[in-house]
Amino acid sequence: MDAVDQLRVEEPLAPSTLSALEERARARPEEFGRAALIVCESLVRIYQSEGIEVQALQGLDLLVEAGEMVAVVGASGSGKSTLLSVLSGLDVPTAGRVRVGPWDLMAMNARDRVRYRRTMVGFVWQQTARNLVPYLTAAENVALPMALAGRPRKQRAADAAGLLDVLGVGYCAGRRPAQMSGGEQQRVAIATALANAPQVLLADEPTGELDTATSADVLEALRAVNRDLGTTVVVVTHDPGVSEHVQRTVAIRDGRTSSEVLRRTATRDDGTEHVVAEEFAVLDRAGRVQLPREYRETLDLVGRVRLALEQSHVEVHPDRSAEEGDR
Ligand SMILES: Nc1ncnc2c1ncn2[C@@H]1O[C@H](COP(=O)(O)OP(=O)(O)OP(=O)(O)O)[C@@H](O)[C@H]1O
Repeated sequence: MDAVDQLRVEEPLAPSTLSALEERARARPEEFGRAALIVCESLVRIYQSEGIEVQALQGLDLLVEAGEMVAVVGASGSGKSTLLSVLSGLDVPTAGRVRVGPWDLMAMNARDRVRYRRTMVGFVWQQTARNLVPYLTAAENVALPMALAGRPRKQRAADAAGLLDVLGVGYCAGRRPAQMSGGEQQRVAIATALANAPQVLLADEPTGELDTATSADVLEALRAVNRDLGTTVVVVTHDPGVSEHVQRTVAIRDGRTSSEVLRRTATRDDGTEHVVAEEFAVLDRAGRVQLPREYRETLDLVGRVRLALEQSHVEVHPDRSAEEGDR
């Protein structure tokens, strides 16, 4: 009898332990982000271009709750647009899991994809020309997706007028895109994206072609949509100033979520309120965290670091063992 068999004979599992183990084996592990509206888990998107492989998303995790407004920021090439293309149903990731509401975006066929894009999500792109049909008026642009969804003509006109009013551009109803300013066009584009009352509004650099003041107006319009209509909004931008307009800003670095800024209202001792913005690093599903480059450079953290578990925090120390060995 070898050691393992001896152990089995001498220490049989108590029935209670056995049933607990069986129960644990039967229970499915809790699904990541079960309660979230948008779930991206370990998303990978690899592009092949002229024989070269580009990893646009490298294991990105992101959860967005229903009713949230989230800004996604990051340097050029960090993977923001790729993420939005995936969420809009235009692109399929190479690996990982992505769910929006009841829709599993990895498993949709072409028909599902059309239905998903028509009913679940609305989009606003940076180029105003991509958002609106140039020879239709603002009201006709907003009514167009309603017609595609089969809404009766009379109702379309009333609903389009209502949406333009919500976005503060009711006065543009009879104008074509060329007769409106960039900011007005983007507000009409938001109204058009909301035509079929999607649960999620996706906006890719919606202020990219606008000046600072107009950009702020358009971001405020998105915030109003989120607050008043309850639409979940994900807005991608490389303008870090966007975090002043949203409660949650997620930064993407090298195809992964790296940090988040959360804004909340706090009350001072004298009772007055002020906004506090706190930056957090993001711990991914595998427990990885990206240390900001400034921290790494200041302490010369390269290759290996020492971790120390303290009662309330974890310390990261440079590895000085090589230098100590020299002494
Ligand atoms: N269709 C494609 N074919 C090949 N490579 C691509 C394709 N689309 C994106 N990439 C590459 O994937 C990476 C991420 O691109 P993406 O457009 O998602 O970044 P981004 O953060 O939106 O950048 P920007 O702010 O400049 O729009 C980049 O290196 C880009 O060159």
